[in-house]
Amino acid sequence: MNDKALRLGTRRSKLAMAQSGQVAEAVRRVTGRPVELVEITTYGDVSREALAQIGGTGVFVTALRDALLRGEVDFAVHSLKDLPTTQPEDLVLAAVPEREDPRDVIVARDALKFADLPRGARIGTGSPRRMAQLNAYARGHGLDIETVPIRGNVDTRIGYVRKGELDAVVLAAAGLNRIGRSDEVTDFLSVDTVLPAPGQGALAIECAAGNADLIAALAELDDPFTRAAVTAERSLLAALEAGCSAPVGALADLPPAPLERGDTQADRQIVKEMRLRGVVGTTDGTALVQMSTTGPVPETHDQALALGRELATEMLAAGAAGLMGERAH
Ligand SMILES: NCc1[nH]cc(CCC(=O)O)c1CC(=O)O
Repeated sequence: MNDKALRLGTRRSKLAMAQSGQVAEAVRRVTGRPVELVEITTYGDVSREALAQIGGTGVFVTALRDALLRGEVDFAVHSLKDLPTTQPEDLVLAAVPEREDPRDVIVARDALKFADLPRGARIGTGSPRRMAQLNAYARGHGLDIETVPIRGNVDTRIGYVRKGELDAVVLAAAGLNRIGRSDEVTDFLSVDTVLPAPGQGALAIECAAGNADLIAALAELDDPFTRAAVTAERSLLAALEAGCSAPVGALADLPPAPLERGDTQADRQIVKEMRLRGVVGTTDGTALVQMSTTGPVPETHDQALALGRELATEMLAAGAAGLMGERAH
């Protein structure tokens, strides 16, 4: 048996270290091999200013992928929502483990819930997707909030609230859970209000396409439902031709409970269905296209892609393209 250590390439941010550590443990379990973390410094880590200028999460991914392709590390763990939708031919997503809570949350001053934020509340988020949906919700419900663009890691973002500069900030539940700070969440945003980013809450374990033995071993960590869901979500994103920072939300999950839909338990057991919801809007929340489709749970990669494309076609017909502003690179 091969007991040589597997090298896991990771960024050194708190979130990356936490999720790499958690996956390392699972990989040890399924391969029986030790796993060592190899820290990779990315351009985005070195220079915040550079990141702001390049303006994408792609920079974080690229350095890890280069290390994989050079054979310096055996696998890498990514937040799926940070991965570009086109997969390089020489790299493989060997496993997509079961998804964590996909929701966005707020961390607000004085333990405030979203519904209890005062008039004129300032909510920090750098995400056009979050801005678009929060502003649209506020308009629809007569709320008076202001979304304030911010950047930075979790500490920096929560810091705006602690220092009293903002009333609340929006973050992903999964990220806070992984770094052990879920106790700072003051409210969960319903996905009916803010649809998460495609792939949010899910991780991807990536390795070189030539590493067949490792790919086979890591398959045990794959969760087929999560994989189908995130494939459909990312297919929607790709088909909308949106960039990684575009105001697109998507979530594939089980359809609502059978009684709410008026069908019977028997139907429910025979038909295993997946619902895909998508949203695109202008960041000011004045226009929003929000649609959903339901179909059989995809059993192949192509079926999952088709589900995403199908919803994208409907959303484009409803005017989605006009809301996305500048087309992605
Ligand atoms: N945008 C950065 C990012 N990429 C992945 C996560 C953590 C959540 C996840 O894995 O989906 C976060 C933080 C956040 O959005 O609050």
